[in-house]
Amino acid sequence: MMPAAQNKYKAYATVRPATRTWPDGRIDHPPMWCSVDLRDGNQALIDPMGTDLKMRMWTTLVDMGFKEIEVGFPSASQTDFDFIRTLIEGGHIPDEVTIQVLVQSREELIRRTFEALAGAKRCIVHLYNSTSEAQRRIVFGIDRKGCVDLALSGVALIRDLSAARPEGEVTLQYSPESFTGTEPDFAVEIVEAVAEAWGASPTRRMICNLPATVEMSTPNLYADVIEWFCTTVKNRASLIVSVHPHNDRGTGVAAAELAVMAGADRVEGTLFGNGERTGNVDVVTLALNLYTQGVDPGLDLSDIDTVRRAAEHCTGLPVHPRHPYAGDLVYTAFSGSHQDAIKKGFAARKSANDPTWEVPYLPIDPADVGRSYEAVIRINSQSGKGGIAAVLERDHGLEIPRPLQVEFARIVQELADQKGRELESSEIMTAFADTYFRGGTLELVDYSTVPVGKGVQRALTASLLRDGKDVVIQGVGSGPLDAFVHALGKDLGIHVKVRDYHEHAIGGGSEAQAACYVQIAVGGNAPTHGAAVDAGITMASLKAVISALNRG
Ligand SMILES: CC(=O)SCCNC(=O)CCNC(=O)[C@H](O)C(C)(C)COP(=O)(O)OP(=O)(O)OC[C@H]1O[C@@H](n2cnc3c(N)ncnc32)[C@H](O)[C@@H]1OP(=O)(O)O
Ligand SMILES: CC(C)C(=O)C(=O)O
Ligand SMILES: [Mg+2]
Repeated sequence: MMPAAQNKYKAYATVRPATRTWPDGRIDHPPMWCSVDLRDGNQALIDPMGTDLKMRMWTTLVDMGFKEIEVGFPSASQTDFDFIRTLIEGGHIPDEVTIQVLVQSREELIRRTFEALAGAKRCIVHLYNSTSEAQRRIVFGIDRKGCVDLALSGVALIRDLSAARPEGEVTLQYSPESFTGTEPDFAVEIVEAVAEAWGASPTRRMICNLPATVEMSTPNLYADVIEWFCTTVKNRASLIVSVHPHNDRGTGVAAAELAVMAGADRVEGTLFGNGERTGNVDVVTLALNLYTQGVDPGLDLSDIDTVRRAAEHCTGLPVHPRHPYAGDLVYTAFSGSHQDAIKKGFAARKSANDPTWEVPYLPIDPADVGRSYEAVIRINSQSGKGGIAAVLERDHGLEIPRPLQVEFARIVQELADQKGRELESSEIMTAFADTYFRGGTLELVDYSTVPVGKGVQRALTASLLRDGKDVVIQGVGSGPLDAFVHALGKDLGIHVKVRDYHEHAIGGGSEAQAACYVQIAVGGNAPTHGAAVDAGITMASLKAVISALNRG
């Protein structure tokens, strides 16, 4: 038994904005994005990235279109320091990208940080100190004033070092770390003090980052406190309000979205949510959530697998198969009704002249992120006729008619149950061929037809093998198939009724083939299906009848 919750944990303290407007908000433009993969993501890794991996991550982030990238904590690690030097000295920072570095409010660390930044045209120095009641008491042993003084000592030094930089001023970012455990009025007090000490103004905005260092509440309460902060803090216009959600409760994405609705201008996060403990908020999900609402996210995810491979390589951590937008299984339907609806959705798209995406069960067109339709439908014992037919059509060009779909689905389900696993497309095709392209007692060797008189009647002569012996049959009918059926009845005593007939071409040009599907009844027997593929349509139709008879 777990200890009684009420004796051990207390509910999150809430603050209610005077007017709560965020629930009516819509996000109609992307926030400013800042990647913290190379800092928060990196500091949480079992094996932090070395220079090569950092460079791969950097290139990936730049290629995706991030304009602000936190590149490390240069005063804490020589690797971070050296990497930042490489970026600056190697000319790897595009003009439109600003690097950001993290530092504590400690003199020697701030001085070292500025050494790392020498030569950088534009940069953001990110100063933090923890402001929560618990950390003030437990970790720092200081009161509110001591906490403000700690922040201000850092700001004063950054201001002086920044003014002395020949390359130009830096942007200050200040984080009241553990904001979610900080009394909201104190967060406002310390941010106002920092902004004033820095000289923030509407033309020299300071980034005020409000981290859910630990995610401690439902996202609506985070949104409440963000809205309250934004409407309470003095000189809001002098601040870029940024959020930095972590994912301890599994609601980091929702928290970020509601925070933006509540007034945040900027979001810090990582690719696929790598980061401390349960991770930082996942910027890939945030960006594609926007995209699927018709909002250009400002980040390029047109080749999500390349981004994913880079992230997996750099972090050494796999992306979960069910991860939104990127997981191996997220564009796959195994279950019958989903497959059926997806197949119909794709078919409707083909015939409609409207680019709007409307395929059931697929919130995004896989092609938009560089994923293919190929993997969308996979077959196991939960699959139905629609999905099975879709696989036969997609991979083998067979457009099997509905009554045949119904019958074949039962065969595939039995096979999947018997194997106890997913079936490969080739196994489905083999099962189809074994069942419906059936050899046996009868084999069609050849046929010829000639017109009869001046009408539409045709006379057909067919050579067959019956139990290995040559037989020739002849008949007349309204077309070759009808003539063949008459010949079977007249010469072999096999009285066939064609109940259903479908044909289509597979491919085009000189390579084109014909597929034919029939359902026949012989005497009072239950109807059977047969199918055949051949270079010519008449041969395919006669062979399909023979297949059905052989199944008989
Ligand atoms: C929420 C976040 O992600 S914050 C970022 C955290 N990232 C990291 O810590 C990764 C890199 N950090 C490091 O390599 C090391 O912690 C260093 C180099 C920064 C500091 O190293 P050290 O001083 O040797 O060790 P340590 O981290 O244990 O020091 C903690 C001291 O800094 C103080 N401190 C912690 N944060 C801050 C801060 N933001 N501003 C000022 N002082 C701080 C602590 O109160 C403690 O003080 P004490 O020594 O008087 O008890
Ligand atoms: C340094 C800060 C912004 C941080 O990473 C956090 O609070 O989670
Ligand atoms: Mg963090």
